[in-house]
Amino acid sequence: MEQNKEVEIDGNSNPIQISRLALDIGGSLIKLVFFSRNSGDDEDPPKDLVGVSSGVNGRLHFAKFETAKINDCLQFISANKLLLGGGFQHQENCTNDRSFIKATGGGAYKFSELFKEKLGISLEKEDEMDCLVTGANFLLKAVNQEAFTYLNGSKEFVQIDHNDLYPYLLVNIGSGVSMIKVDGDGKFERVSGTSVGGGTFWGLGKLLTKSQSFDELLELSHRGDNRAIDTLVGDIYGGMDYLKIGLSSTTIASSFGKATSHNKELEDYKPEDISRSLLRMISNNIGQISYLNALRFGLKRIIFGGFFIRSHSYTMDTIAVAVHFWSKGEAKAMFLRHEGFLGALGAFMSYETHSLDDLVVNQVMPLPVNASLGTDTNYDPLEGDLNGTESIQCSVYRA
Ligand SMILES: Nc1ncnc2c1ncn2[C@@H]1O[C@H](COP(=O)(O)OP(=O)(O)O)[C@@H](O)[C@H]1O
Ligand SMILES: CC(C)(COP(=O)(O)O)[C@@H](O)C(=O)NCCC(=O)O
Repeated sequence: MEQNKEVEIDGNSNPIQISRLALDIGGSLIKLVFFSRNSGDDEDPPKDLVGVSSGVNGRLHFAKFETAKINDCLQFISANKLLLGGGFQHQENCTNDRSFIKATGGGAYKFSELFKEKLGISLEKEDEMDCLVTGANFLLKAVNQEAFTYLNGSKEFVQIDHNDLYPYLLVNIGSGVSMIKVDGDGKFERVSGTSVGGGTFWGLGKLLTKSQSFDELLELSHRGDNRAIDTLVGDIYGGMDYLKIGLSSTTIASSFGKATSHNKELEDYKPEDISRSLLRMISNNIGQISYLNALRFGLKRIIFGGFFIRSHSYTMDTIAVAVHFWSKGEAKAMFLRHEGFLGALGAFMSYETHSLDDLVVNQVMPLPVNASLGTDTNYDPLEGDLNGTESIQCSVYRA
């Protein structure tokens, strides 16, 4: 993947001090999170942080690779010496830390031998649902300007009150979709799921449009018009609304309904229209199932993660509108800037309970309004698609 080249940490050729690496190896993508220590001395922790003595400043980096191109990922780890460590961990722990890395997702099982063979490293497996929840809670509590709502084309960051975070429904849209009721740190239940998710959009979209990459398929959807292929209420009701049951003439009555037409073949439809229709169908369906699960448990807040979303306006809009429509405005859809990295962050955080339990890594410094995302100083949190290789400034404190 082009953007995942060697990482430049502080703009010069100083050797990188990587202190931790964690992976989420999913059905479609491998996500990496690693911490690099800034050059310079350790610093004193903020006064309001009790129980810690010193801290290190650094950056949390994010990168992703297609799982099908796992060799590129192995090469990236190797070329950037991500397994060497030597950052903030205690010397006596170094050997242990270097002999395994935390990994979650199905690929942590599937590719275990490959990592051993190619990098000489064991993957210490962490439960995927556990990691998703830990990652989401971490982002919601520690990272400023992380969660936002999206309605009528505009993003609005949500200030999270730590005392009023739970319960919420976490919907992770990866290859498939998991819906998890979160009641606290480590307190959760996977209440539902659907196999119609990101893999479905990418898979069906690839077959139907011949797109060669996910980005190409997504780009097509920008230019498409789903009305060319979806049957609308108006198509069935002679241009009229069906207001008695709350349906306007422009509501989709049947996704891909027009494709049943006898005298049209696949080639008669524009790939961009197909992509848009597919994206709308899948996003709408996920929004609706999510709302129904929120309703089951009386949850008002639904937080969507997973790389399917890709901060794509049409996807977020469709999901948000579905939640808004079905809940009659009662429930709210929220999205996360680091949407695709929940599992990897959870695996990253899981080092605490094992060999690094004298470190507190939950204090990502609040970012200023024009957030510092290391490798891209022009990054606008309101506009950007956090696509990998970005980083956030953070501090890690020793207890
Ligand atoms: N560059 C990409 N290549 C493939 N799929 C992508 C890409 N970017 C986003 N996606 C979407 O994200 C989904 C994977 O999301 P992710 O959260 O990484 O799940 P998983 O853990 O199953 O890999 C894909 O199925 C696809 O819909
Ligand atoms: C099996 C999975 C947890 C794997 O996670 P993924 O790699 O898709 O992120 C996920 O694909 C899923 O929840 N699928 C839906 C299965 C179902 O509930 O029907």
